[in-house]
Amino acid sequence: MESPKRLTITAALPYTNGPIHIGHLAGVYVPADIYARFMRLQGHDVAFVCGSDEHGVPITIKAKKEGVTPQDVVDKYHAIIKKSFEEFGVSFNNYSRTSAKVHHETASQFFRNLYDAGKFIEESSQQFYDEKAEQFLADRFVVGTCPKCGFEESYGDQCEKCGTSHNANDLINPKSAITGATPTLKETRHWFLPLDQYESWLKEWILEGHKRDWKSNVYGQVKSWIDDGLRPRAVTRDLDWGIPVPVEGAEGKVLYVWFDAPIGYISSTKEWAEREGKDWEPYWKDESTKMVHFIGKDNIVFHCIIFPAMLKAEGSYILPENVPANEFLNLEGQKLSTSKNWAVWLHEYLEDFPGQQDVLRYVLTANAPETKDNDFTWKDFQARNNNELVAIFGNFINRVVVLTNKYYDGIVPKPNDFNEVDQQVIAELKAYPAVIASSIERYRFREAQGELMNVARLGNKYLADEEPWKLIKTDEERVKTVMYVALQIASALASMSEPFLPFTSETLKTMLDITTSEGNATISTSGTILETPEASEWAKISGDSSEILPPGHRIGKAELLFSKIEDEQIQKQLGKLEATKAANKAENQKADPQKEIATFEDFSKMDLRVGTIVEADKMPKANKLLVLKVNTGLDVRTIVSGIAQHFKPEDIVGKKVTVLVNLAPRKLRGVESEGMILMTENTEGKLVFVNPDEEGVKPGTVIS
Ligand SMILES: Nc1ncnc2c1ncn2[C@@H]1O[C@H](COP(=O)(O)OP(=O)(O)OP(=O)(O)O)[C@@H](O)[C@H]1O
Ligand SMILES: [Zn+2]
Repeated sequence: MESPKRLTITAALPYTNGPIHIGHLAGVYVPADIYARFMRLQGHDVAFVCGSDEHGVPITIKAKKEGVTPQDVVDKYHAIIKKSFEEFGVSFNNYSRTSAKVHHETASQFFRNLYDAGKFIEESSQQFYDEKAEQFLADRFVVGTCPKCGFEESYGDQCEKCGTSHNANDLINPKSAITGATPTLKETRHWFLPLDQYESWLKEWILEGHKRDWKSNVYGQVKSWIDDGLRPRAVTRDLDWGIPVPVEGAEGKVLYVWFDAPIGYISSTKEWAEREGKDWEPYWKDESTKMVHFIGKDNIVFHCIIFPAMLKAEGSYILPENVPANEFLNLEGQKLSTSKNWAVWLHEYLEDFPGQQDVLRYVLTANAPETKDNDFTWKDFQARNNNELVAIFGNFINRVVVLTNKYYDGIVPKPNDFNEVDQQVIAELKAYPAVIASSIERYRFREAQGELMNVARLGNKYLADEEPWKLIKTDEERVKTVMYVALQIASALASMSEPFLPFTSETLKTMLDITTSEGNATISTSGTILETPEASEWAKISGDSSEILPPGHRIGKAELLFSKIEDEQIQKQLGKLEATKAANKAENQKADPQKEIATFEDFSKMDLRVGTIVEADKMPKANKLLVLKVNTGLDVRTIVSGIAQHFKPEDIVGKKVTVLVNLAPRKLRGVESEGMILMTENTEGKLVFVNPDEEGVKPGTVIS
């Protein structure tokens, strides 16, 4: 085993303008949590830190819209987000927030250190200003066309379409996001971090130093940034929401949100260390500490270029050893979006799938966007639960526990000699901890979880081949050996599933009555070299005997680990998404422009009447047409209507409708149509009748 290390593991600070959805979980928090849990199990000293990112323009925009204060907005979402993380078992050592005092002090001091050391350029420049709102327009307060890809709704600081980060002044056709006005330019003074001065150092550190061990999506993005040439970046803003710039004469200015947010990792570590009575500094300043940032792809530039340049400029900090950023998760083929409500929200998931956190964690890891964007679909969610978690993992455990209780009253039997099959299975089992560990250490979490499932497959196959339920009638001694081996596989699963499926692991440990070794690992509080902890559970699996459950140990009763997800549950989720689509469409539907003016005479030429459909048939060989017989009060006449794809004939007989009776007759497919039935469309594009549905309205009544 690798000797114990100190690790600082950070996960992107979620922005408090909405709750957490599956994209956040898949992109950042589940992989970070697997990594942190795994490292703790290996006996390493882990600081896994995060917190809410509560400054920046979008929060002030949201507050304005809702008529509340920015603090109200962040208080609300901080609480929701924090709860979601707890509910899904994301095992942060500390979850802080950037409005915390410790963070304001830390970020302020960090800026001041760079300022005092002359690391900033101070410059007056012309910046966008909204005359109506009497406010400078920073970042998302400006929208316009991206100079790189032409996307028309790019923000002032970053284009969501192509990911380019730019200055607001680069936008083509800029508009104020507050009033919609075209901004004017006004002079203002700001501090810039001269990224250009860090270019050659970044080249050496990342382009030369991490060509092999950083993910290619991360490396590629960084390379393209550096190849494009780096420019000084303003790190202050004219805003009133944020951390005041700690320099005389900087009243009314705050730190740029992307300057303060990553410092949030440091403040969160401080908060944790203080609570635990530890020294925070080794986690950020000791060269032997391994620092890893977990983020999604839109955060790469901030974690691989800007934040490292800040740390380098300060001088006393270590740099990340890796930044294993993920690509993006989509939902049913469309980009996840907080503003469009196109998401599976964690708090809503738990209402519909209570106690099934691990299922979501499992599916998001199995489908993680590790190398390219990936899609979450509810059908895949159901299939992975039913065919993998229930049918393989759950089934194996259930058999082992039920049979052990049935044959031996829950007591692990003493095995007899192992035959070739047993030896082979034990050898395979012993190899898994190293295989899974190697995948996790290379940030390949899908692969790692796949191997975990292979352990369950190994167990399932072993039982299916050995058939102890048949053998028990003929060879009781052999069954003892088989059940003993199966029990070792089950207990290996209990330990090795912990990083991936923490809730399942706990239930399984209780079922098998395994006490965890967590807590007796020797973790250093001094920040110096750690002592070797007692052999971790993982090491035991690959140890000489591979015995975790000794003969004579009593296990508990069987409990279901996973349950089948039914079609109706999936239909319900798909229905929710359909409703979201319809609501978005309704919101976006722009009314057609008004037609040319019609005189009263023009209008009174049209003879509109109430009619009743008395017969309806499909037009032979036509997809869209129905042949209707309509009682117009004047007569019963034939009208051909293009509504066959929206209505079944039998459903519309008896319906009251609005008929234009004096429309010039016209032949359609050889059938003469005498009039027209008025229709409109609902938000989903379905045709609906314009019907005079009041009681007592009779066919023939004139509509005017
Ligand atoms: N669909 C996604 N797939 C993978 N990672 C994502 C996804 N959406 C957000 N992330 C990552 O989650 C982390 C936290 O996201 P953040 O709170 O900044 O929200 P965001 O990127 O503005 O997302 P949204 O616009 O959906 O609110 C970031 O590192 C981001 O890259
Ligand atoms: Zn763009």
